[in-house]
Amino acid sequence: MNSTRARNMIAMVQKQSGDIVASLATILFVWTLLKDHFPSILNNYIQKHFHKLVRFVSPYIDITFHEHGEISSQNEAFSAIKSYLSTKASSWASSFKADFIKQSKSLILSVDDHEEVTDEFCGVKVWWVLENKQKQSKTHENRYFKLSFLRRHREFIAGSYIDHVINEGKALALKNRQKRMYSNTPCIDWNNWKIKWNGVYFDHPATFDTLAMESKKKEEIMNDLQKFSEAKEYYAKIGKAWKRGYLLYGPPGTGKSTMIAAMANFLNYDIYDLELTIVKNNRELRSLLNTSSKSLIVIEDIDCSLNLTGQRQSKSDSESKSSEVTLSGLLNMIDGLWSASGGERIVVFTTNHLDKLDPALIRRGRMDKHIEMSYCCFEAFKVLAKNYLDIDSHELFAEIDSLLAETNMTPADVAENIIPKSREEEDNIANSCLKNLIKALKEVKPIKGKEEERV
Ligand SMILES: Nc1ncnc2c1ncn2[C@@H]1O[C@H](COP(=O)(O)OP(=O)(O)OP(=O)(O)O)[C@@H](O)[C@H]1O
Ligand SMILES: [Mg+2]
Repeated sequence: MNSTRARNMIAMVQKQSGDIVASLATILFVWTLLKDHFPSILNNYIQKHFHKLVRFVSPYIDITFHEHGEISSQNEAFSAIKSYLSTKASSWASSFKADFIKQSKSLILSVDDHEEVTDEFCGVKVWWVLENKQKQSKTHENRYFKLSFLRRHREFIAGSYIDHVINEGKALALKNRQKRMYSNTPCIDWNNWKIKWNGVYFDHPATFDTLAMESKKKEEIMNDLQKFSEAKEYYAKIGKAWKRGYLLYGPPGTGKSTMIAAMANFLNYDIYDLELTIVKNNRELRSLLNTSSKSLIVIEDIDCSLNLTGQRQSKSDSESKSSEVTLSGLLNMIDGLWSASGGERIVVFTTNHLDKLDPALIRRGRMDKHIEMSYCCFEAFKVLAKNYLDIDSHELFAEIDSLLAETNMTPADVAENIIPKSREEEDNIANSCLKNLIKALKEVKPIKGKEEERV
């Protein structure tokens, strides 16, 4: 034991004012200074018995939480404690490790090794320290958190305090985690081709604020998502798996993919982008069930992905495709996804052709909410004008309003027309971009029945 540890121990023991304990600690300190002058056998003998004595009279209890253990929940507890202490470390410790989490745009401080952190919960004081014992092989670190508290608080700590730390820590870790976007990719495993999820950090800027859509519709979707994410107990009560299916349909460029990114950012979920055409068969599809909890599983352009016409699929059709995934295989996969684990899952399909999809695929219960993504209306245009030109109003808005009412232009085309293309005078940018849009809108064929309204 080095002299720093001995001093720590004295400091710790003096927290309880017992005279005997303080004296023992002083003896330990003196012992640390003198121990080199004793033969090693005597040295070990004295140390062993001294520790026993200290444990016996100490008013404190220690609990350790190891980073690596046989049970996976042990590791989870370690991570949760680490997150929890990162909030406490800022006020107490003097040495930190820093991580920059891009998405939360903040610096996360965690306790450094051997740094003591004091915490107080319901008036009870506890002390945490992160220890790091090297194993004999010296290749593995053996890190653990040691929690010390007064013996008389034992029940309170084991009951309420540890629960509080783990729950708070998990919630914090979730808030600060970096979302990922996974796609299924073929890879070689033991000389066999396999398909696996491959993830990268997800950093799409789309949010519901920047999504061009009528505000009423947008709010309805946000409420639906919010209600779903908070309904764990409700789903358990009614005996349903905690899942929800969304079908986004509409012409190209109306914001279906943008909406998916906004949903992931809103809920802080990972995205699993399932490319069905490279999945060989139903067995391979089932192997992709292992998505994490809190995830959005997305199948884009489902009508183009496969010939998903179920029993109606002719043999020659299936032979001409490289993928043998069938409609029933896909339905089983989706239904299996629900029962595979307890976490919440959202499945999103997108399509440009609602009428081409088999009703079984999109029936309520599988796809609970059908959302039409449509051409740009004036309200949606105002969101784009704010995003791209940072304006809330303009004298040309009235003309744009009436032109949008009689034409079908997608938000993607509107955005393309109002995006500043040259470095003109600041004041003129909005004006010239809006004029570009008016010109483009006039060139688009009016919607049937609205022709005569246009001069
Ligand atoms: N509703 C919208 N709100 C904001 N931006 C949009 C919207 N719709 C389209 N855009 C803009 O247009 C681009 C294309 O949109 P997006 O990829 O989301 O369309 P999509 O409906 O998924 O099209 P596709 O059917 O071809 O996949 C986006 O990068 C975005 O900049
Ligand atoms: Mg898309």
